[in-house]
Amino acid sequence: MSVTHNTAERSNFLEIRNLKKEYTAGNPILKGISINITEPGIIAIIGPSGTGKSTLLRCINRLIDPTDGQILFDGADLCLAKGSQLRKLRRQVGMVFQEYNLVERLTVIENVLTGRLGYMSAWSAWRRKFSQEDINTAFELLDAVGLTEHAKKRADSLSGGQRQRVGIARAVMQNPRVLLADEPTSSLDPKTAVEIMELLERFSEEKNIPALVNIHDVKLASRFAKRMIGMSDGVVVYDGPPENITDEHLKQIYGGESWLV
Ligand SMILES: Nc1ncnc2c1ncn2[C@@H]1O[C@H](COP(=O)(O)OP(=O)(O)OP(=O)(O)O)[C@@H](O)[C@H]1O
Repeated sequence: MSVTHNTAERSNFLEIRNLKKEYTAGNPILKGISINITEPGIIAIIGPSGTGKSTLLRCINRLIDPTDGQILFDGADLCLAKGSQLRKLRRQVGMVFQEYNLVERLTVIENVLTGRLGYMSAWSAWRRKFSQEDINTAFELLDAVGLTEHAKKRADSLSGGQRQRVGIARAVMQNPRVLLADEPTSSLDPKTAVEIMELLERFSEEKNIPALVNIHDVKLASRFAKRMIGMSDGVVVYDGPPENITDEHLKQIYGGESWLV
């Protein structure tokens, strides 16, 4: 797909202001997150289990509704968007999941094409009537992730690493302005995990878009991220380049030190 996005047009294009989320009243999970994202490349979000990393990504694509705060996407508040405006904003946010979330009974190429559903009329989407341009783009993306020969296979016949490649191709098929990846490597072996991070890095650079990646492996995160956001207990405690993260920061993020080598 030849479309790249112009950073100059998008200064401050994703700004999260004082975001709060409570699943149950009086028990805040996100306690006022403020992050401003303008740059392309991988931004890794690290932090212990249960600190709210997935909750943050799910708020950004409105899979869940925040309790308070603002998520400004090109100046429009995603938290207030409804109906067709929400649909338009959402299709610009490509999501990659830990467990891939493919439609198992569909073929690989059909899964990639589902990335276009948000752009189609309800009637065309229902009939899965994709344009020739979309079909060509899907094959190009499949080639880019190294799965051309698997195009006609059912998604459930692929390995985990191959499925995640399909998940990434589907997200990029949306022509997103931001990629969100929720622990995209957690179910994969170390070598495949690196390959998946390489793909996310490549697409975020080629398309000139940011990729927010929740990730547990701090070493892997530091290798690929231009910026690291460390969360602890629902707040941001580190926001900066990976090379500036110290053991003190890591202790503050994860607590204790027995796990540090
Ligand atoms: N739908 C929900 N209803 C109620 N509580 C939830 C829901 N989803 C998440 N939580 C709670 O919110 C807290 C944060 O969960 P979240 O999944 O955002 O954390 P995380 O940092 O992504 O953790 P992990 O790294 O283990 O995935 C946890 O205590 C979790 O139990």
